[in-house]
Amino acid sequence: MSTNNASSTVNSQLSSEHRIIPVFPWFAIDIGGTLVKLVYFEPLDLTPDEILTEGEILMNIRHYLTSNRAYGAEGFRDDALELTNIKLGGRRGNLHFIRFPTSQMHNFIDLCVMKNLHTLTFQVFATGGGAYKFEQDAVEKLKLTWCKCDEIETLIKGLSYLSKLNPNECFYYEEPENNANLNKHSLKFDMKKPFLLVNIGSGISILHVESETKVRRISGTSIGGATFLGLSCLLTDCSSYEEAIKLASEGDSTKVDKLVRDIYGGDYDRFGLPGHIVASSFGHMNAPDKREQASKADLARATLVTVLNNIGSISMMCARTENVDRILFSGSFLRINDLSMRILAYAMDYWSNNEIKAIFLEHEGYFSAVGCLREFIMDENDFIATSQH
Ligand SMILES: Nc1ncnc2c1ncn2[C@@H]1O[C@H](COP(=O)(O)OP(=O)(O)O)[C@@H](O)[C@H]1O
Ligand SMILES: CC(C)(COP(=O)(O)O)[C@@H](O)C(=O)NCCC(=O)O
Repeated sequence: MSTNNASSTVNSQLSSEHRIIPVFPWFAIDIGGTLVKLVYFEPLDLTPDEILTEGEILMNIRHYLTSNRAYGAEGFRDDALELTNIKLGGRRGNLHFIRFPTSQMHNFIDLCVMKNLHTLTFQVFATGGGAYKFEQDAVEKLKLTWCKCDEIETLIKGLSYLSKLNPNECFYYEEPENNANLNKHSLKFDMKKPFLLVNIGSGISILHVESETKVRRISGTSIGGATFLGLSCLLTDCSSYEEAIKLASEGDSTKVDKLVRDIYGGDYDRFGLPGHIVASSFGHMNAPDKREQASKADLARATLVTVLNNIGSISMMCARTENVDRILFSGSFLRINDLSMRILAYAMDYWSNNEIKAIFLEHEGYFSAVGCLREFIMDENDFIATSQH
């Protein structure tokens, strides 16, 4: 570990001998439209000298972050995602994954001041739209060096890093429609072959990835994770993402949506549309008796299916246009959301005749934050002898 040079130069663009490994603490923060994702590297190999000079503030922060799983009412550490005993920037440690609502960002900055972080000199690596929006507040109050990175570039970097580091990072469902069987299989992901990356955050970005450095944003849609949550709150009076997902998992969308068979009495054979698919999302809801029969759970499920149908068909269209056979789905919308992953996987299998595969990721919404940390802290030997649970 070397200097505290307050440089916002992107380290990965420098040759290894010119790279500056920043002083601890190592944080990266992805400030999105809905959630802040924070990754924190907890060093396990501090030398006696480093321990002596670490100081009380840093030690307290390390202890506060790693010994709690909840921070106030709205901050959480996803301990199941923790990567233990990994190598980063030539150091050995644990990588922690923490999230809280973006609406709490100003309070978070005030909390950092309360914990005396503003008396330390260090760099924070920031990405996401909030890296721009909150820069002034963070820099003025915390007196730190705020190093910004683009969220799409860091997303790909994080994906590249974690898919190499963690053998279970990428997975697919063999038989997604069979809920009775987990059918979840890990796969070794080859980033050298082109693929589509669909990031389902507040909104959706669709990227064509040829390599870590060759990425195009080919499409997007505003009907994303925040649409699901916002409409669910409106229609069901639920007040959290967890509640919305639970309701959706208990509901029946066919009470709300008009299916092909509701219109044709069966399949529409001439153009290969089976009777069970949705002809019109929320299409039953103009009828008072149908509205009466639809429960909150049915409405939440129909909202989820509407958003997923839209994501599925845009993704499929993009995959066909770009001639790729793998679609990776990332973003916190897929957090605790096995239901959506199965629906997407089934739709991809069905509409592509099993030619296009949907692939999912264990660290869902954390890739940009991880990529941002990697942008500044990296070492050629980081992949040697790592382990995690
Ligand atoms: N605890 C949560 N609170 C709010 N939304 C959540 C939560 N967990 C998952 N989500 C879902 O994830 C989406 C945000 O995904 P994310 O990838 O973090 O996007 P962003 O970077 O825009 O914040 C939300 O719109 C919602 O659908
Ligand atoms: C603007 C965004 C890149 C921000 O990312 P997010 O915080 O949603 O992850 C994303 O919301 C998006 O791509 N929206 C869709 C815009 C469109 O193509 O219509």
